[in-house]
Amino acid sequence: MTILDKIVQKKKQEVAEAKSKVSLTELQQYPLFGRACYSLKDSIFHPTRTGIIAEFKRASPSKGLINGTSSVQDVVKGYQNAGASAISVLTDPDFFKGSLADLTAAREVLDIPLLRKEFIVDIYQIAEAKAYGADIILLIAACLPHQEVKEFSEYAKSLGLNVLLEVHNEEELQANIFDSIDAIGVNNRNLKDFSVSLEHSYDLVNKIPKRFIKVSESGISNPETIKDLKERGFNSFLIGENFMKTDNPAQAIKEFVTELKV
Ligand SMILES: O=C(O)c1ccccc1NCC(=O)[C@H](O)[C@H](O)COP(=O)(O)O
Repeated sequence: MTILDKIVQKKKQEVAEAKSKVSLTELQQYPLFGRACYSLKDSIFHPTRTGIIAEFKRASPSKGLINGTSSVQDVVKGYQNAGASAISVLTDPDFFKGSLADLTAAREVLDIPLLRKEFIVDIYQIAEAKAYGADIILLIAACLPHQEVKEFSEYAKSLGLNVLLEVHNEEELQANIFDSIDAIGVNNRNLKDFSVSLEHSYDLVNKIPKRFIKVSESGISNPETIKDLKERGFNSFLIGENFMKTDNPAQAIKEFVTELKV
């Protein structure tokens, strides 16, 4: 069994437990459920922003503990102030030490789009994302049959959420091109063996139809890489560990963005 299989299995149990405590109808009564979402596209292409989706990531299956001390609100405020176009917050408790409470804490201090970074296997989690303050959900092609990518993305759009589809190869990309998707992310990390290579982004960028926001995800650690990815056609860059592994992620992104502008 791969780590991804284990995560998906655990996720299904977690969703069943959550549903037994709070119904979908009850989630729809949460105060944040009815709010209007920020547009990912507007923020990615905003002239004063960088296209970076900066991630709050305490731990990961590939690296173990990355940062056990930084406060979610301090970090995401720093990311926003440095020019991030959107913020990603991991909500998985078991493998990434995240939570829905982190998501809402981030929402409270942000006025840019917020991604619930999660392994979505059930539409319940999409309603949860909205109810806890997200503007964007992630659908991972490796975790879902394409009919569910279509159904889940259409449900998310009906709630006003932005949808980021994550792919790792051409097969996943071609099987999942739907109008209800806003952005396509190429994950440079192989979620089965954790190897990271930017070649995945290079290979797929020209195969993504023009109407989608193009995001390169994982393993980005210097501004030169962003300049190169931009020249190749990417609009956005998901970065977590490079900032979170430092003592001061907010300062780390500030210095990164200063170098990016040179
Ligand atoms: O990061 C992992 O080890 C990981 C393992 C299994 C599934 C997903 C995983 N990460 C999720 C991500 O996609 C990254 O957090 C995100 O793209 C940022 O990557 P990085 O900048 O390399 O932290």
